Amino acid sequence: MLFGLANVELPLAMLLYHFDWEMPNGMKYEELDMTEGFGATVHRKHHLCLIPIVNRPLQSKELLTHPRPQTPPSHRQPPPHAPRLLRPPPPVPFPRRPLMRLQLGELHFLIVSSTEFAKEVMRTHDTNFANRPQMLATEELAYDSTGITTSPHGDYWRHLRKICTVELLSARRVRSFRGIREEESMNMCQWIASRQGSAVDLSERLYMLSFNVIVRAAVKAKAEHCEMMISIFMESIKLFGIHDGGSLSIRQIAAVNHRSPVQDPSDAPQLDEVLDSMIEQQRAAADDGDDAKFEGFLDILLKYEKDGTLTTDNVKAVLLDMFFAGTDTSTTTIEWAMSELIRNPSKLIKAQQEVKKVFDSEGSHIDEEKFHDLKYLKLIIKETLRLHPPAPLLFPKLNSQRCEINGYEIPAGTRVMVNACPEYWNDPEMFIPERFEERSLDFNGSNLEYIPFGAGRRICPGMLFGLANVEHPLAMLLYHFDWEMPNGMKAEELDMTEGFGAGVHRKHPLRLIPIVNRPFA
Ligand code: HEM
Repeated sequence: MLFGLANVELPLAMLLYHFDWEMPNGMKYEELDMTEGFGATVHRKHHLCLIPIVNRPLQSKELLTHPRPQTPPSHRQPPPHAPRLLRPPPPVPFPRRPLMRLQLGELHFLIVSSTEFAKEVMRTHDTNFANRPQMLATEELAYDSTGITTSPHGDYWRHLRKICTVELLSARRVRSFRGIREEESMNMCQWIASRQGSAVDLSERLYMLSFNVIVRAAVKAKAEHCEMMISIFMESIKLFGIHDGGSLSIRQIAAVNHRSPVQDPSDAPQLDEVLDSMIEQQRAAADDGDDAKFEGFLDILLKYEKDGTLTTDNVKAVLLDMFFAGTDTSTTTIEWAMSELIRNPSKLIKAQQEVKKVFDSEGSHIDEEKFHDLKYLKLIIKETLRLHPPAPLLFPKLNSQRCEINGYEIPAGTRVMVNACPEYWNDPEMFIPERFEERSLDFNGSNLEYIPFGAGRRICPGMLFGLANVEHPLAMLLYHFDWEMPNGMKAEELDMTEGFGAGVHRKHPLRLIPIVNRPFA
């Protein structure tokens, strides 16, 4: 009894002392499912998944990073699938945690937070770690994980990846979408200008912008499809944020999210139906020889369906990749860039002066040809992606075979997350675009200290498209408008709390008051 109570008291006290706890998916506390499971002892039926917020930081001896020195490795029997220490690494000063193992239920995770270990995962053992974990969410929503993002490493993935880099997202193709970017950014700015002087929900408009650009690059979609898909996607993206990995079914996940259209098929058309209808329309348009000059993602993918190397489901899975991987990432980058600029007025002014200098002489036309002159804007985007990488742990990787990293044994099937900000920078929490003047790090993953697009085989193939989708609207927002905080708030009062989900959004939408500075031509 005494031993049992002691074993309860200490961990419980620590959980209560060190953390605040929130429910996932914005659920209320009273909605927590309390069903009991069946077994020798009465467990909870479903795992208890909560969001921890560190309230009192942990001391170094409590970290899981390394084996505790006082316990000789030979006395400890690691569970059969746990990474086993073969050779103790040199001591690392607190608070750096280069390697951290987590066990959630039956699943093993490895969090890599140093360039040294990231190099092992994404260079030395790149092929081995180029797999993706198969999750129920991706199996059910992403056509048995047959998209580029979700498919296992192998010949099928290589085929998709080639289609992606050579055709869908090549530099030539990204340039061909320039008209779409210009039109959609202009629509957004005109909408904002029409609300001059009152607070606008910039986050929502940015999301719509990114989504419209990707949908128009993909298909000749009708407006009502866009709206319907936006709401379905926004719900689905939340589901992808749950790394349940195997214990919950998608219906259970959907049930958690009460507003999810996936929950009740009668509520809204399913994603699959919308995609089917898009494909049908595209086929019909192709038969009519409609808009033959424009070649979007779906035109290209349907060619592969016709030659038999992709099925219709494969086509839908790749389309979903474009929508999921392409919208949230660009939106959050612009959202955080604007937030940081608002909080740092001197940097906002500097950025505005630069865009005005470049485009005033162009008759106010924000022309992408001139973007190489926007040196400071590019630094702002780099710094935003450092401070707020949309995928801070990249996408989860999985090793096909057992391997050894710096003395640790990593069993096959471990889920590996690589921290996109592994090293400590000077003043890491500060927004200092100028830091990249001194250190010219590029986005292609060659330097593992800076990897907002990942690195190695699975590096983001949409980098060029993503950056173009960020640069253009950001330049327009800075050129045409001055910005004020609502309700007389001061810039430093802007809430910068991060939300919970697949990509790291702002927790609360960015609401700002636009004042037109340069009218539209
Ligand atoms: C600012 C914009 C973007 C950022 C920061 C970003 C970031 C990332 C990251 C971190 C990964 C995971 C890499 C890894 O696991 O090592 C990734 C993968 C991917 N991204 Fe992006 N991305 C962006 C835009 C886009 C766009 C616009 C598209 C396409 C329309 C796209 C398509 C993909 C795909 C298909 C993958 C999966 C690649 C694979 O598994 O082989 N991304 N992206």
